[in-house]
Formats: sequence, C-alpha cells, structure tokens
Amino acid sequence: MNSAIGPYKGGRRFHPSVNLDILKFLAFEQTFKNSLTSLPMGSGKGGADFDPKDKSDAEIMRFCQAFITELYRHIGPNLDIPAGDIGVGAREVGYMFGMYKKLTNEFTGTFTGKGFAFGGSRIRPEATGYGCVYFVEEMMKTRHSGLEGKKTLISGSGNVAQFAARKVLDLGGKVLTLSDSSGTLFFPQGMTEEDLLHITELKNKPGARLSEATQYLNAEYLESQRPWHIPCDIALPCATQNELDEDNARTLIKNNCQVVAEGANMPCTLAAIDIFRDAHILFAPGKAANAGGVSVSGLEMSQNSLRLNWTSGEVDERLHSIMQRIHHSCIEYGTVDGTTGYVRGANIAGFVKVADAMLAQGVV
Ligand SMILES: NC(=O)C1=CN([C@@H]2O[C@H](COP(=O)(O)OP(=O)(O)OC[C@H]3O[C@@H](n4cnc5c(N)ncnc54)[C@H](OP(=O)(O)O)[C@@H]3O)[C@@H](O)[C@H]2O)C=CC1
Ligand SMILES: O=C(O)CCC(=O)C(=O)O
Repeated sequence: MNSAIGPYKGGRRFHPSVNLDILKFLAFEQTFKNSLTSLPMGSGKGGADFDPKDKSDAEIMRFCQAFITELYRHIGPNLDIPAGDIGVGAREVGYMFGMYKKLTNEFTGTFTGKGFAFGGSRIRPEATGYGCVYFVEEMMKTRHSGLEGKKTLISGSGNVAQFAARKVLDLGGKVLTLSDSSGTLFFPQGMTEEDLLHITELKNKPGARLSEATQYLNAEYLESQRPWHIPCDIALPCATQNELDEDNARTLIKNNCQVVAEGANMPCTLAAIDIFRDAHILFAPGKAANAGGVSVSGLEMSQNSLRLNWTSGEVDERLHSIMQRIHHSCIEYGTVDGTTGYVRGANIAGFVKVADAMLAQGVV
C-alpha cells in the first residue's frame, strides 16, 4: 500500500513514495514533560510548555486555537500532519482542527486522531496499544509461546496503556499493573474487565489520579512507585520517556521477564536497553512496537482522501497485518547468526527503506 505520508520522525516533510507500513524512524523524542505535544506526520514532535492538568475545558480550547492561529501556515494535508500524543487526544485535536478549518476554509485530512463525526478513523484511539500487543504476540511466537496466562506489567494509564491492557486481556494475558505519574495500581490476581472499565472511566476525567480507584478495585496502590519490581513475563512501558532505567532492567531480568516492548516513545534508557541485549531478552523499541498509532493515522488520511469510512474490523485487520509486517522486517534485518536484535532490525529496516527512496529519487 502506498501512503501519502512519510513514516519517519525527525525528517522534515511529506514523502509520497515511501510506504506507510514501515518502522518509524525515530530520531528524537518529545522534550517537554507534562506538556502538550503533538507529532506532525513525516516530521518531528512539537510541543508547548502548557500544562493542561489544572486548566478548564475553555482554557484548553483557547490554547489550542491560539496554537493553530500561528501553526496553520506550516501544516497541510500534503505537508506536515499534527496528531495526538501525551496530553493531546480527540478533544484537543478537535479544537485545533476546528480553528484550522476556520482559518483555511478547508476540510482536509490535515490532522489525524480526529473525532469520528468529522473524519476520524475507527481504531485510531486503540491503535498504539493494540498494535504494541500485536507486535508482542509475534515476538512470543518466535519462542513458540503466546500471551495466554502471561503476567504483564503495563505502565501509564493513558491512551496507549489503556488499550494495551484491553488487548492483553482479549488475548488471555494477565494485566498486573497500570500506573500514573503518582504511583502504581497493582492487581495481584490480574485485572478484570470491570477493573479496566472503572480505570478508563476515571482516567478519562481530566486530572484524575489512579490513587482514587483503590476504594472500589481489588488492587493495591503503590504510592510513588513504578511497576518494574513486580515479577512478570512481559513488561510494556507505555507512559513516558526514561521511565525504565538500568536498575529496573536488572530487576526485570532477575525476575525472569522474557519480553519488553516499548508502547511509549523511548521509555527505556540506553543503559537499560544494553542490559536487555546482553541478557538476550526479547526487547522491541518503540519505533517498531508503537508504530501502530502512526500507521492508523496514515489509514485515517487514506480514508479522508478516499472520502470513505472503513469499519472497526477493517481498520483493525489492516493494523494487525501492518504490525506483523513490521515484526517480519525486524527479523529480516535484525537476525545475525540465528539471534534477532529488534533494535538492530528496526534501525536497519527503517534506514534502508528511507535511504532507498531517497537514492531512487536522485540527489536533489
Ligand atoms: N497516543 C499515541 O497514539 C501514541 C503515543 N506514543 C507514546 O506513548 C506514550 C504515552 O502516550 P499517551 O498514552 O498517548 O499519553 P496520555 O497523555 O494519554 O497518557 C500518558 C500516561 O503517562 C503517565 N505519565 C506521564 N508522565 C509520567 C511520568 N513522569 N511518570 C510516570 N507516568 C507518567 C500519565 O500519568 P498522569 O495522568 O499522572 O499524567 C498517563 O497515565 C508517550 O511516550 C507517547 O509519545 C507513541 C505512539 C503513539
Ligand atoms: O498518530 C500519529 O501520527 C502520531 C503517533 C505518535 O505519537 C507517535 O508515533 O509517536
């Protein structure tokens, strides 16, 4: 499938001849913790030092409108495409899209992550979390295993974490934790469907804390702690950058964790990644494991261009096969002497695809 977008971050512009279903070529990570960030497709992350946590809906709307009043000149359906990220979901994208439409008098696919009523794609909210777990499923297959009964630690409780948890439960795994910037909720017996519903309802209220959930959930709240000391089979850091360091990596290995996949962008420090590599843990970097989000954003643009809406089933099927193909590329490029390094595979596959397209187009 040819997409109308460049699939890498850290480049500059729209690149029509590069396929969507490749690995994200992640050159850098968002730099503003606790800020509004958004990622233009085929480009870099942008952000603002505006903390939405203590702001009213009207203040957030006015901020988004002011932001777009300046940014609108530099974005467009064939230029750079902003999307959601930390602190930016359908609400913020809706406000930015509305202002963009007012200023340009155009209804185009300039933003992704839009509401379903005005051009958003089914499964875009789910895509990053689901995609990450589809990737993990493929990793487990290389060890002749699956997610059934596997104890899984998930950090974060936002968009990526919630849908990663949903998919792990669907595939029969046990979700032991979710977390936020104040602490971790630990479900010793594994979270139930009902627990997840309660948490989703709670965390989707602006400013809510996971600590508020302990009264009605069968969980322990671990104040100011991250999840990584809890014994598990699979670890999915899905919150923010640098949330899993070398000590956490050593603890995971000591506790026999087999698979680590980054749902967030760059959540594991470089030192932690080296430790996973030396211990032959299956470790998937975000540029591969969390590429489901940007991929379905690409599918959203395709639907906008076609003036079509695909069903949830159709988008999910495409997402699933994109994640399988990304996994396949990692194996193809990352296997040396029978051992697969997903970091190596993801880097080489992403680089080769972008380099080939650039070379084919000549030095201009
Ligand atoms: N949304 C998407 O489609 C994609 C997201 N990503 C990446 O995934 C990660 C999560 O994004 P997303 O779920 O969309 O964001 P959300 O804003 O929906 O959720 C972020 C979560 O991370 C927690 N968090 C934030 N800062 C910290 C911290 N310092 N320590 C511990 N937890 C923290 C938040 O807790 P609290 O409520 O306390 O703030 C919240 O639970 C980011 O790295 C993002 O770049 C990658 C690909 C696509
Ligand atoms: O939907 C998108 O284009 C961006 C997703 C995202 O935040 C990311 O890939 O880091």
